[in-house]
Amino acid sequence: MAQKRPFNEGKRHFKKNKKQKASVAEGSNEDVLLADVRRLLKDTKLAESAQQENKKDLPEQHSEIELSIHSLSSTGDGLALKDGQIYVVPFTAPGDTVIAKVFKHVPEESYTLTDFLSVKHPSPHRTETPRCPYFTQCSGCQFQHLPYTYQLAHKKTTVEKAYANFSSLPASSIPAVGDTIGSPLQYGYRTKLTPHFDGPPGGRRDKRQGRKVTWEEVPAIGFMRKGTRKTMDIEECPIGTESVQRGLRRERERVRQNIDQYQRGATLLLRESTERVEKGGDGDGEVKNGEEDVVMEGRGEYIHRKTCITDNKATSTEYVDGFRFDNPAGAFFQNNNSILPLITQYIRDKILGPASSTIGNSTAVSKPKIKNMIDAYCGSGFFTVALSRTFAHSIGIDIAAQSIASARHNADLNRLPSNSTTFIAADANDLFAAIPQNDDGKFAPEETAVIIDPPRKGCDEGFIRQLLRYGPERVVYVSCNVHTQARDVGWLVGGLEMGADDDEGLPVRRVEGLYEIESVRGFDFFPMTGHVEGVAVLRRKEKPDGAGSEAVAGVGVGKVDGAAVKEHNAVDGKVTTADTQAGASPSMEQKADAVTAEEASMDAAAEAAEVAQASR
Ligand SMILES: C[S@@+](CC[C@H](N)C(=O)[O-])C[C@H]1O[C@@H](n2cnc3c(N)ncnc32)[C@H](O)[C@@H]1O
Repeated sequence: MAQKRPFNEGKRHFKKNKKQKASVAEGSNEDVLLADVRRLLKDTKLAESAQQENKKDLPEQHSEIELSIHSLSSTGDGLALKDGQIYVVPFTAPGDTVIAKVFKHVPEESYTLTDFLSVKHPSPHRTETPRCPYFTQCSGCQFQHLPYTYQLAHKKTTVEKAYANFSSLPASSIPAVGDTIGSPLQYGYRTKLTPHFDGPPGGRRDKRQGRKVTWEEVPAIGFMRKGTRKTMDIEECPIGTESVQRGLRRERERVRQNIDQYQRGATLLLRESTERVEKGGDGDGEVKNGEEDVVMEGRGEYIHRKTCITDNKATSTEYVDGFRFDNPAGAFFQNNNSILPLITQYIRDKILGPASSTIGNSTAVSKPKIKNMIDAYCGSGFFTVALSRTFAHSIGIDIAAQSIASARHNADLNRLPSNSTTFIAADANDLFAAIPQNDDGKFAPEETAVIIDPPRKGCDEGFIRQLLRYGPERVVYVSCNVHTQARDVGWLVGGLEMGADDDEGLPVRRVEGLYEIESVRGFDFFPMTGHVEGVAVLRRKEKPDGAGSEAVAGVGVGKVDGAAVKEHNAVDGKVTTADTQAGASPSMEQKADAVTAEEASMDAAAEAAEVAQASR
């Protein structure tokens, strides 16, 4: 029987005032920090005492203060309590006494942001020697001073707090959060880095006046210095893979040699690409002349020859579970290859495994086997392809036409069985209109699992409402932002109120939830950083006899309404791609064509940037 989480107030962590509504994005670092600050104020009863404190007594900006770190926030920052105020100090550990410099007071919320200066008395948790010489200056990593088991345990509490603070669900609806699944590689795992350099001071003015931009010196090439908007020079980044690190050295040198050719600052792409060759076959063996940057890794019967690609439009190749994935190097692909086989296996087990546990008052009964998978926000088809052997039929959808082109190519490359896989370039909101109707039993909701892997901002309400109408047997929600994930899962479980201004123009009404959470846990896609990937597995609740959820009653799954659907076909092992035009309604593909993979993955890029370069 699933254990219940020990704490949960069953309501959102706070009501935002008007100003915050406008400025703090849901699930953003600031939103998450505020939730932690408020919880700590409440738990320590500081909120009341803070009101009695004279805020004029707050230390002056830029002054240095001594602080004892109480706990870690879900943003990865240490939180200290002093004189009715909470101080946020990066690069610390609970139990540390540190010296910090006051950066910014937020008096209305009783917290202060600071810069970390030094450790006066170290915490017993501070046992690790950071491998990166820039740790505590660069904004990329937060946890290199902490043992890995401690990082994983902290990320488990991050998931717990996300569901407590952001899901609006009662504790009884949330099972005990599972242990975080660790990354096989804790350093040397990132297959993509995007260092940058800024333009020369006055460069924009020179450009406006039609003058050639002049560089007095080679600029700093690297990532944001913590607490600033300035780029710091970074010569090595130990969370990058070996080939990416070699690429960094090479690109730094190339920019140094050619700086006069740049008219402004630029972002550099470093993306690992793998060529797989058979051991003992052609291409095996020594690194040849001119190939000094090739990194060779033995993988069973193969050698993986890894290089670093720097052209956004070139094709990068990765292998996961024996499947090959080709992608434009600048487009989104998961950045930690080492953990991907663990998540695909986990999802496979969860979807196909017995649904036998009891949650709340409802007991799961045995279900028909899941045969179909819908991969919402599929990108270049990672989950669709990697899980293809598990399902008879799959549909992947993504708003970026370029990603869908890659997804189809990847289905071809991996010779997926004929007609097993369909990819649609469209907004995920249009997905449900394109699900083949039930004539031949294909995509019956009780035989279908939906995988959701949206950008950081999560799903929108329209998507959730349609998902609730369709009512697939299983939903697996994968997210790089557990806070927006918790909000969306809260809607799927507890229902949501739809406004009068939604796409159907109907009055405000309640849409009931349909699911219970079977399991939720973190996967550590980003060791050494405060980020965690959340994986929530939901199953459809048993309906009481004769009862139908208000939201579901009378609403069927839309027929294929003319969406331009391209099916992947494989004939006699020879793979072709054919258009199957199913009618004549507004072309979702046309709409999606307007969105490039680069644009659509801006959130993904932003999140990568947040991981690698986050700054205040
Ligand atoms: C986190 S990535 C996941 C990609 C894929 N699941 C993978 O593992 O590689 C999020 C994807 O959502 C897509 N996306 C963003 N907004 C979308 C929308 N409204 N409808 C469909 N896809 C969207 C982006 O293009 C991006 O590929």
